Amino acid sequence: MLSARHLTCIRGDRPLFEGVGFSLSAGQWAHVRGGNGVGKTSLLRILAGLSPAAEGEILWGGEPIGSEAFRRELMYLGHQPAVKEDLSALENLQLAAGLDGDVLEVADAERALRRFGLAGREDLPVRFLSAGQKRRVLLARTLTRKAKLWILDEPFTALDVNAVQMLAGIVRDHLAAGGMAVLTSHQEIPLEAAVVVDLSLHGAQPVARPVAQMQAVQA
Ligand SMILES: Nc1ncnc2c1ncn2[C@@H]1O[C@H](COP(=O)(O)OP(=O)(O)OP(=O)(O)O)[C@@H](O)[C@H]1O
Repeated sequence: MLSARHLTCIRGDRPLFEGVGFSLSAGQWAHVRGGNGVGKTSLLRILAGLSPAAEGEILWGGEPIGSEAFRRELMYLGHQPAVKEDLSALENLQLAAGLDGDVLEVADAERALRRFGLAGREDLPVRFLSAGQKRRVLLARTLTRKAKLWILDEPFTALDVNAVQMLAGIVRDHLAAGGMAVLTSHQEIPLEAAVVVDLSLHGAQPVARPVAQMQAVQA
């Protein structure tokens, strides 16, 4: 189970949100929502253990996140398509697996790429792929890395209507197999969420600054 309690986030000297909490059990996913700049990416990075919260705690199976066991069970994809442009789709998947200390068989990589509609594109350098196809290469990692918790930041960006349905189906299969997911999206996701975290309802109060600093800002 993933359990987030009383999370507060401050970026720079600016408070973003406070009092965010939710729990996910096997087979459930959370939709993190809110307008531009409310802190969705910041929250996902905190949940993935990539940046600290100002306050609050996150438990995975009752233990604080940060352990090697948590990292092995986590699949985090940021919203930038972090792929190597000079490598092929297949090589990108193998490289990502290698960085995790795993060996990815060619047949398994091809199967994942086929599932994401990239059959026939496996060996092209990624720089020749469209934005949506690059996103699909990135997303194919969800199938090649056997993680229980998926944290995906704007995974539907640049995907066409068919690919949105395809990804929703893959998330559905993951949940049916006992997985969990935390997703952000500005568009409707064709999957009913167990939990909705609307960050626009968690706006934090401004951080009190020393008077001298406030005068400097006003000047
Ligand atoms: N390291 C940082 N230092 C200062 N400010 C930051 C830092 N990281 C993020 N911010 C600010 O925090 C705010 C929230 O950023 P974040 O990327 O979490 O928003 P978001 O809800 O994901 O937005 P979007 O929908 O536009 O992707 C932004 O105003 C951003 O500039």
